[in-house]
Amino acid sequence: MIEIPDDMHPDVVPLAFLLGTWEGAGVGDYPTIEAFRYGQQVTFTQDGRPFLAYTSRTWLLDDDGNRVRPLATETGYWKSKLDGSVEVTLAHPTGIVEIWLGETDNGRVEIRTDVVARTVDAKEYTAGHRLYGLVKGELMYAYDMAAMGQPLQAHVSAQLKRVDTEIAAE
Ligand code: HEM
Repeated sequence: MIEIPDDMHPDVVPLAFLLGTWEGAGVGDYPTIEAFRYGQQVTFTQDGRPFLAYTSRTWLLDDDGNRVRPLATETGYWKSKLDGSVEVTLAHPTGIVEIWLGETDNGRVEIRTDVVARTVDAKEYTAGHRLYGLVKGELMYAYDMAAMGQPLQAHVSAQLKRVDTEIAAE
């Protein structure tokens, strides 16, 4: 188990299991695209204020697991309350910003989009659902989206290992 930092704001203690840097690989698909494999690095940090700062970077992987080129990246803030309610704000370079609402309990987070806003050039994306869970020390997640006229369904999922236990903000 990760140690809870002394200066951690009590509101976000329910999310403390996310702190650190995580790396691993996942798979993606959607009815409108070709299936793919990707590598990912995710970082959650805290600085004593009532939120975790979050970044995710991904890369297309070839059949040997080598990075081919960058794929999706996103950044934002994760907040919780002691009752387990969760609010997440995310920004994507593809012109999409989101507010997510949900719950956390015992190493698990489930969130759904409350608000999605898009720039004129953004692809048609209307809703998302994310499930994160700590399973045997690894962070697994599944992301479903409604986009390109398709109903909510799987887009990406991955399994990440903690690679860094340095959890203070830089
Ligand atoms: C691990 C994170 C993700 C990875 C690795 C990933 C990767 C990809 C790839 C490779 C494609 C197909 C080629 C392309 O258009 O670039 C794609 C399409 C797409 N992705 Fe993602 N994606 C991720 C997360 C997201 C998120 C968070 C959103 C929405 C906020 C999103 C929305 C879309 C949309 C709308 C398409 C277009 C489908 C189409 O053109 O038919 N993706 N994604």
